[in-house]
Amino acid sequence: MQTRAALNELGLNAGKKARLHRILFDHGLRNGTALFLPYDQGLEHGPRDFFANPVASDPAYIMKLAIAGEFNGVAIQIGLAEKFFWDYAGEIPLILKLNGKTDIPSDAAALSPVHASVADAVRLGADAVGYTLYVGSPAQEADFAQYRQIRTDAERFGMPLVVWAYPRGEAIEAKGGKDSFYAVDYAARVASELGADVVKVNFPHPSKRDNVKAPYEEIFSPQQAIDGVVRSANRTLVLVSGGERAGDDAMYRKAEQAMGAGGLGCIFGRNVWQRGYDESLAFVDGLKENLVQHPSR
Ligand SMILES: O=C(CO)COP(=O)(O)O
Repeated sequence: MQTRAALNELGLNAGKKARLHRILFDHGLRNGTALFLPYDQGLEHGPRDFFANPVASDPAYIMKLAIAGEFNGVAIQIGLAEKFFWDYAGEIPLILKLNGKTDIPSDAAALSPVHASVADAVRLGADAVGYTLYVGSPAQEADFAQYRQIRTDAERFGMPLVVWAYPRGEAIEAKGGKDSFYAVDYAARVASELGADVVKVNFPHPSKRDNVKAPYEEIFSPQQAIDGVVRSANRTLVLVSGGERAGDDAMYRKAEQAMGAGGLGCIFGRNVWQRGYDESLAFVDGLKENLVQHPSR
């Protein structure tokens, strides 16, 4: 997103545009590129994600890190938003996650129950809401049904809707796996078809295409894969997530390729805060150097 005027081309109502403008042009990189800090892993994976850097279990530490690193926003669940966001309101935008689950039960029929509302997001001063949609899960029908209420409310309240589009379930595993190009590309398209304003995807692995027939076998480079995903998302803006800790260069390449495809930016969590404070900030500086916009978006 190069300019404020580009927001007019996304088919959004005035409130959504105003809030997205605040996120993209008044905070963080301030140039229409987004770098978000997600911090819902304590719910999704449990405290083990904080073992590498125990101070990261403190939400106040994460809020300070997000502000010092000049992120465009933090994505957190309602419990933390209620108790920690006000101290930093105005300094960093809030994306309130409206659903979530633990990883204690198996993912066979993944569904992320809704536990907060768009009205909660308005009450808390959020600038966007987040919803995790498990594309391909046997529970997909119930997921679509609860998602529908969120989408309707987000439209009514002028609240940008960010969909964490995660392929899941046996059928996905049989078709190349949750990180395959087939699965990630399909998930991005589903989010777009269902009215997401922004979709967050895991970076697709073009090589994980076993069991998938043409035309997928033509996709062989990471750049081709992410290009395809951004194309499938069309007017839904694309964010690429970080995943488990990996080498910094690998993360920088992800960011660069996402931007090369015309993506909106990145949402990197563990790779940022699973290390000491100064090292996190140095990593973020390097990341921003790779968040260079594609000329067409
Ligand atoms: O969006 C995310 C979690 O909600 C991505 O987090 P990670 O970068 O830690 O994978």
